Amino acid sequence: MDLPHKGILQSPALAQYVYETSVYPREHEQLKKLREATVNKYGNLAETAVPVDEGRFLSLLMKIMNPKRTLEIGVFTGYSLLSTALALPDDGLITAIDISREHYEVGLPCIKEAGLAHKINFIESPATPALDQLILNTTHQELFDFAFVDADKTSYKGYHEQIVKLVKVGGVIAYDNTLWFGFVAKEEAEVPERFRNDRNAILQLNKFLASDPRVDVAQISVGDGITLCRRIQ
Ligand SMILES: C[S@@+](CC[C@H](N)C(=O)[O-])C[C@H]1O[C@@H](n2cnc3c(N)ncnc32)[C@H](O)[C@@H]1O
Ligand SMILES: O=c1cc(-c2ccc(O)cc2)oc2c(O)c(O)ccc12
Repeated sequence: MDLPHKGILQSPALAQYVYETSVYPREHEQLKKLREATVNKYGNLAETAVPVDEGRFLSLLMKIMNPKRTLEIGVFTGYSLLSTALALPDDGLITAIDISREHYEVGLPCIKEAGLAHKINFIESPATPALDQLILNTTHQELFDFAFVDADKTSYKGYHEQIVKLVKVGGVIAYDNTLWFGFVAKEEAEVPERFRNDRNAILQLNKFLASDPRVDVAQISVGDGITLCRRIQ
């Protein structure tokens, strides 16, 4: 897969500068191994994982929030999952949903090697029915502190309606790729055909979130853009 440069930093050289200055020196050994295993197995598809600076951001956000129960939609080989697992308290639990377990198993040895498999409940399922089950089975006390969404972009708006019911008031939902390679700010004619559907879905999501009274929002300019939503009602 040949993808445009992901990230809103001015140039690949600037991204490299950030990675080399403040990310690689602090990247956990097993995160590095997972990243390398992903490239070895999947080549360019590895670029669909969160970039390393975004992994670091998620990790630090977890340390700031100190959440006990989190949700991840869209695991792939687990770079974002391990980034959050590393920062959760030892009794924290991540419910991680992906339509396929195959990719997750590529990163699983690194998660086990880091001693963090006990923090993860992996559910192999399309997200919509899995979230419906969680809505049915989650008590008020068990509501989630944090959710990270990095799956099929056209479903994000539907996931939002479900996740708002699963995250406690004061909890945070993070949507990945909300700047979609910068295509959100381009005319449709300038956007390669294969990115248009997802671009339109992200445009609708961004507009919707900006006026959703249930959440407070901030657009974070890291990676491909993260929208942070804090549930307020
Ligand atoms: C961009 S990748 C996730 C990258 C991951 N966060 C990381 O850091 O490596 C998207 C993932 O979403 C999963 N996915 C796609 N459609 C899905 C669906 N309907 N339900 C659940 N997972 C889905 C894919 O299998 C894929 O692993
Ligand atoms: O190029 C992509 C594609 C996806 C993607 C496509 C289809 C799905 O069902 C899920 C995800 O996700 C991406 C992504 O998250 C990213 O950061 C860069 C590129 C892509």
